[in-house]
Formats: sequence, C-alpha cells, structure tokens
Amino acid sequence: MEKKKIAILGSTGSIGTQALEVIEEHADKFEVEVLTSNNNADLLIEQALKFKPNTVVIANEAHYKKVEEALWENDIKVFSGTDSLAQIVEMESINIVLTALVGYAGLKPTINAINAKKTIALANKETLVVAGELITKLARENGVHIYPVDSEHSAIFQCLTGELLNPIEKIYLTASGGPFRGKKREDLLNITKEQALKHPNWEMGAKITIDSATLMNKGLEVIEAKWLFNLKPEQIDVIVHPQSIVHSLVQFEDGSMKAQMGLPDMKQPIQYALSYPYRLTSKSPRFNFMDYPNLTFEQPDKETFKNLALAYEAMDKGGNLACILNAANEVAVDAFLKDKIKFLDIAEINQKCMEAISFIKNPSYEDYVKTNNETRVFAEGLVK
Ligand SMILES: NC(=O)C1=CN([C@@H]2O[C@H](COP(=O)(O)OP(=O)(O)OC[C@H]3O[C@@H](n4cnc5c(N)ncnc54)[C@H](OP(=O)(O)O)[C@@H]3O)[C@@H](O)[C@H]2O)C=CC1
Ligand SMILES: CC(=O)[C@@H](O)[C@H](O)COP(=O)(O)O
Ligand SMILES: [Mn+2]
Repeated sequence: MEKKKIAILGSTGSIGTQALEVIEEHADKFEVEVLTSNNNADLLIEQALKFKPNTVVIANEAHYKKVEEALWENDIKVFSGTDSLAQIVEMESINIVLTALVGYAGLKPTINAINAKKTIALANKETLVVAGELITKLARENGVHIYPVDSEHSAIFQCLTGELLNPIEKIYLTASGGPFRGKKREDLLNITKEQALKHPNWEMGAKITIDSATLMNKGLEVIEAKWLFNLKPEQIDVIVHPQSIVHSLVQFEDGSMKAQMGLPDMKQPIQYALSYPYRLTSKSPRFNFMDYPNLTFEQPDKETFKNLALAYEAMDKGGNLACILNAANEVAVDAFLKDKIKFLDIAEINQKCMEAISFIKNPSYEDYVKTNNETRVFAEGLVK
C-alpha cells in the first residue's frame, strides 16, 4: 500500500517529536513530507537530516540562512516565515497534516490545509477553540476528515467506532486535576513556574502544562469536543481522574458507557489518528491493573480553578468569545512563564478580557484575526 505522506507542523515540539517516533516505528506506512518549527533550527535540521522530508519551514525568518546552509546539499527545500508555514500545507504530495504547533498560530495553516482537502490530524486544540464553527463548516464543505490527536478526544473518537447510528447522550472528559488538585485559592497565591510545570502524569510542552495546572486545558478541551463531536454544552461533562488512565468516556442513550484506557502515552492517539481506520502495533508499555488498585473520580473545583468556568461561559455564549478567551490566555500564560504575573492572575486577565473586548455573534475569519489581535493588545496592557 502507498505510504501516507505526512506534514508535521511543529515537528520540534512534544507532539511533533513523538509523532516522528511513531513514523519511524512504522516506516513502511508513513513518510515525512514536511517538517516545521518556530525557532528551534538545530532540532529541525537534525530531524530533516534523519527523515529527509521534501521541505522544511522555519517560521522565524532569522534562522532561514542557518537551516538553508545545513540542508542545501540534501536536496531539501527550505522556506521561512509565517506565510510559508501557512502555504506549505497546500503541497500536492501531502496526504495528512498533523497540526502539532501550539496556539492561535495553527489557525491559518489549518484553514489552508482544509481548503487543499488534506486530512487533518489535529493536536492544535486552540484552532478549534478559536474558530470551531468556521473550521468544521469548511471541513464539511471540502469533505475533509479531522481526526483528534488530543488524548481525551481520541478516546471519545475510539469509543465512537462502530456506533455511527447510536446518538451520544453525554461525554465525560477526564482531567488529572493538575499539580494543584485539591488546593484552594489561598494555597495558590505564590505558586512558582517550576511548581506549575510539574504535571503529575504527562510530559508536555510548557503552555499546555500551565493550562493543565489552571484547568484551562480542560476548558479548551470542552470547547474542542463540542466542535469535534457536534455536541450541546450540556452533553459535555468534566470528571477529575487523578491517575489519567481512563482517557474519557461516552454515555449512550441506553445508559451504557464506553471508556478508552491506557497508560498516559501520547504516541497511541497520535498513531491512531495517522493510521485511522486501522490500528497498528505498538511496543509501548501496557497498562497493568495491579499497578493501579484504585482508579478514582471526583468533581472539578470550578470555584478555585475559574478558567474551566470561563470556558463553559465562552462555549455557551459562542461567537468570538472563545477567541477572546484563547488570546487572553496565551498572553497570560506567556507572562506567567516569564515571571511577569502570578498564577492566579491568569484567570483574572482572562475574565477581564472576556468582559472588555467587543462581542461578535457571527464572526468571519477576519473578525477572528481582529479579535485575536485586539485581545492580545488589551491583555498585554493588563500584564504591564
Ligand atoms: N504535548 C502533549 O502531550 C499534548 C499537546 N496537545 C496540543 O498539541 C499542540 C502542541 O503542543 P506541544 O507539542 O506540547 O507544544 P510544544 O511547545 O512542545 O511544541 C510546539 C511546536 O510548535 C512550534 N511553534 C510554537 N509557536 C509557533 C508559532 N508561533 N508558529 C509556528 N510554530 C510554532 C514549536 O517550534 P519551536 O520548537 O521552534 O518552538 C514546536 O515545534 C498544542 O496545541 C497542545 O495543546 C494536546 C494534547 C497533548
Ligand atoms: C495528554 C493530553 O491530552 C493532555 O491534554 C492532558 O490530558 C493534560 O492533562 P489534564 O487532564 O491535567 O488537563
Ligand atoms: Mn488532552
């Protein structure tokens, strides 16, 4: 069978590097067509020399020369800049685009990939959060499949196999609860970056790790699930499950529930999205019941972790509110990681932006761009 040609947007990150491990393990099924990064020229060069893609793109043009010089003898095309990043997905030879870059930056490349009728393996949840209505409409119009990589949404997707005609009653997104599960506001006044970056179960990029600590990650995932599975807000629950073994559950209208389980390992959902509808083999360690005598579940604390409540509010109200929330959060998390604000300020900035930035009920793509830019400027003002 023809190998699937994969473009990995964000190949030098946590998801991107794990995706390359999956591709290496199944070199008979996949080959790398495009690799991209933002600033990490050294790792991008290393990956390119190993996987020999057709093309690489480094978003930060300051690194173009270094990458071009390193690869020109290897017959690998090199481009730089955000426009190149957005356009490279249209390459005829690409079969699947794995969106593994972080944040709003994934929006334009994803739109272009859908318009070019590429299958999307979506890890970049912010794109669906910001413009889920536009993205899913575009995918329908182009007959494009969007396969979830995010572990909870992959779990839901895996539970839905064979259930096409059976409507979903409810889904339960599981959440580890993050490093501060059980803490109250007074315990979180002086949280350090290092403490917030210590996720109990998953090794991930910095932004999603902070989002997991503030429960914003689960909030983004609630909105992501709405668009991926065409659900009403009341059909999406969050349940805290500290062990991160049950990766999420679906409840059907006969009351029966299906769960997808396994050790916390992102290679499984990445592989499933790339090989769908087939399951490939994996050498990853297997879940052992005797290691987990107690799988526990508890309600999330939306009082202490306001970001989850803000996400539900944005989902309920719709329009450009989730775009406002996402932009505010990206600025606030970046400021926290640069020691400019405190941990609890993140949710405060998010809420202030949601209250201040003008609401647009039916935003166009241009409205999303304008909302994102306006919110970033306003949020930066709150950080100073
Ligand atoms: N990590 C995980 O386990 C999971 C991640 N996700 C989602 O997947 C996405 C990627 O996450 P993760 O891999 O952790 O992130 P990382 O921060 O580890 O990697 C991000 C990647 O995107 C690139 N990048 C960052 N900013 C830009 C930009 N402005 N333009 C172009 N490229 C950019 C980075 O390049 P460079 O290396 O040069 O900075 C890097 O290759 C996120 O949306 C996240 O929410 C979802 C579930 C689990
Ligand atoms: C691995 C993955 O999908 C992450 O989104 C992870 O789930 C974050 O963990 P939390 O459950 O703590 O948000
Ligand atoms: Mn997740």
